Amino acid sequence: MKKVLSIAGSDCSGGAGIQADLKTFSAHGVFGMSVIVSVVAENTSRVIDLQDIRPDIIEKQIDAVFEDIEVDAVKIGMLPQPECMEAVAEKLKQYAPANIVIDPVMYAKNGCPLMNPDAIDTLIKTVIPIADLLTPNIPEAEKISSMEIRNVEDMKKSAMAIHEMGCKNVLVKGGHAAGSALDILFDGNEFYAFDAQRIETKNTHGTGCTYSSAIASNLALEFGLQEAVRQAKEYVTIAIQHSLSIGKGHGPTHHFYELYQNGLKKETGITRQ
Ligand SMILES: Nc1ncnc2c1ncn2[C@@H]1O[C@H](COP(=O)(O)OP(=O)(O)OP(=O)(O)O)[C@@H](O)[C@H]1O
Ligand SMILES: Cc1ncc(CO)c(N)n1
Repeated sequence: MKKVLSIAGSDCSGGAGIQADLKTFSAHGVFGMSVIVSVVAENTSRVIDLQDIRPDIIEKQIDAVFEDIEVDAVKIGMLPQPECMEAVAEKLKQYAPANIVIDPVMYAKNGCPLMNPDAIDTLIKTVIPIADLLTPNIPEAEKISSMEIRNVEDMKKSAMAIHEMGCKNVLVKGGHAAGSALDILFDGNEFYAFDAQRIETKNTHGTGCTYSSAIASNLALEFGLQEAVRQAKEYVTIAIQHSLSIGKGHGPTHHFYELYQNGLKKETGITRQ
C-alpha cells in the first residue's frame, strides 16, 4: 500500500484539515498518516480559537514518521506561523520525500484567518521552494503574487509569478471565481486547464484540502502530474456534487460517495446517498 503523509491543522468538525485529508487518502486506497501542526476549534460556520503545536513537537512527529516508514507523497496544508513553516521546510529538506503537494491555506471558507498574515514572507522564501506542486486558491494566489486576479489571463500571470518563486508546478484553483470551476496548472512551460461545471451549493468546507490530498494520493499511486490532477478534479467535483448538509454553515463534501455506492451495491444491491 502506498503511504501518504498530511502535515496540516486539525478541524474538529471533520470536513477540512487533517480530517479531510485522511478521509481522502482512505477513499483513494492509500495509507494515511498525519503530523498535526495546530489544533483548531472550528466548525462549518466559524473558527473559535486555535492552539499551535510547538515547532519541536512538529519536528519530532515528522522524525517519527520518516525514521520508520517510507513516504510516497506528502500533502501540506495549514502552516499558521513562520516558526512552524521553518520547522516543516527544514525537516522535509532533510528527508527529501518525492511528491510534495502544498496547499497554502490562509483562510477558512468562512473568512477566518488560519495563517498569520506576517508569515507570508516565510511562506514565499522557505515553503514555496520545496513544493513539487503548490495549489493556491484565487485569494491566496493574489496574496502570494501581489496582483489582482480578475480573469483566466490573470490566473496564468499569477501562476507564472508564483512559479518564479521556486516551486516546480502551480495549480491556481478557480473555486472563488465566477462561472465554471476552472483551475489552471502551470508546469513552467505549458498551461493546462481543468474545468468542471459550478455546483450550486454552500457546502464547500474543505474542498481545497480534499483536492490537494487527492492529488497527493494520485502522485503516490504513480500517476503523472496532469493525470493526477485530472482524476483529483473528478473526485472533488463528485464530492461537492454529493456534499453533506451537516452543520449550520458551509457543510463538508462527501469523501466516500463512489466507494459507498459501489460497496453497498455489491453487498446488498441497494444504492443510497
Ligand atoms: N461550487 C463548486 N462547484 C464545483 N467545483 C468547485 C466549487 N467550489 C470549488 N470547486 C472546486 O474545488 C476545488 C477546490 O477549490 P477551492 O478554490 O474551493 O479551494 P479552497 O478555497 O482552497 O478550499 P478550502 O480553503 O475551503 O479548503 C477546485 O477544483 C475548485 O474549482
Ligand atoms: C484545519 C483547517 N485547515 C484548512 C482549512 C481550510 O479549508 C480549514 N478550514 N481548517
